[in-house]
Amino acid sequence: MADDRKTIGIVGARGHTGAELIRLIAAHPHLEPAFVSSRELAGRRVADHVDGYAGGLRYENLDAAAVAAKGADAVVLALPNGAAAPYVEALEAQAPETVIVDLSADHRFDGAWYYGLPELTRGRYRGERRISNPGCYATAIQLAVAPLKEVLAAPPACFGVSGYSGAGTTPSDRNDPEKLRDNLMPYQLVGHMHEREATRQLGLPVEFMPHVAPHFRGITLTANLWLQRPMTAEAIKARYRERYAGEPLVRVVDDAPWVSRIAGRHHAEIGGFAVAQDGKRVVVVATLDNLLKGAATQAMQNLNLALGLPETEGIPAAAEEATP
Ligand SMILES: NC(=O)C1=CN([C@@H]2O[C@H](COP(=O)(O)OP(=O)(O)OC[C@H]3O[C@@H](n4cnc5c(N)ncnc54)[C@H](OP(=O)(O)O)[C@@H]3O)[C@@H](O)[C@H]2O)C=CC1
Ligand SMILES: CC(=O)N[C@@H](CCC(=O)OP(=O)(O)O)C(=O)O
Repeated sequence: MADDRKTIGIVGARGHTGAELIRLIAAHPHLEPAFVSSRELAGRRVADHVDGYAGGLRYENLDAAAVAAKGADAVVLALPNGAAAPYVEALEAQAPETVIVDLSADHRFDGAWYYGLPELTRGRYRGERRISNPGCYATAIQLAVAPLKEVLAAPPACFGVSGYSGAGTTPSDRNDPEKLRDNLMPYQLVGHMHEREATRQLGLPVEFMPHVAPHFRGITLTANLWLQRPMTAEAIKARYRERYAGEPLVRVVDDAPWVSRIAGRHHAEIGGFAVAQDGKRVVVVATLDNLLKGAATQAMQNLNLALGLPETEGIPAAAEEATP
């Protein structure tokens, strides 16, 4: 094992996003797991629970003080919303230099934390060691809307459909395969957290209507955008290509992307660009894997940034996925 490796701890490692992070960290050339914490799986071998991981790591049940005592270079909090506070407090008190990446929504509205959607916010990064990872739909909304935000005439209306892994592992209607069978489940049609998050980050009001579908992973986000002045599809597409040129994890495509093709992939795709006859209404479609670009891959970009590593280090195939 090379000496220059940074150590990463994961709290909430049993969950869907925790498992993705374990895979990414284990395969990363300059990172290694410091610990993976789960109350339910404590003592069990990670290799028995995470496909693609063959190391000898075991889950541990660590409370906040025990997490801080581990002395990891970075800790990722992959916990449900509302659970981060004791871990942040213990790390602040015992190991303040530790980088913390919070996957939950607990710090997305906290100006003291860097909001890490790298393609849109990396220019604002000032060496913060407290990083809030964006929500999955909120990532898709912002990537889909940002290139046109200066020329919009009305709030973007965003129709989102998520695979049910987006609802985590705590049983609910939204991750119950029986209730989802042959179904599309609308929920929280106004005031969803990601509506507020995208509104705050884009600096314009966003309307968001989420739905959950029977597939396991992947989000389709269809954004209806009204323009101040008519534009052609080609001009709009050119704007997106320019905005995301050289971004290995955002690919601008011609056709509306399909969610079935994004599952398991680390990048987001944006396409469609259907323009109404008067040239003033355009529909843009974005897809991403909610567990990857919507969570773990984005967390890896943020970890790399905070630890002084190239932003896409350890993210498979990032180099081949750049927008031409
Ligand atoms: N799923 C997704 O697509 C996305 C999720 N997120 C966010 O990431 C976070 C993790 O999501 P996800 O992996 O889906 O969640 P899961 O429900 O799959 O996992 C949650 C994890 O937290 C642990 N846990 C639950 N409650 C507590 C608690 N009170 N104290 C300590 N540990 C606890 C669980 O393990 P154990 O009970 O064994 O300790 C489990 O490992 C959430 O905040 C979610 O909103 C963000 C973007 C996308
Ligand atoms: C299908 C489903 O239920 N999805 C989740 C989004 C998951 C996510 O990104 O949530 P956080 O903002 O809590 O991190 C939801 O709508 O709450």
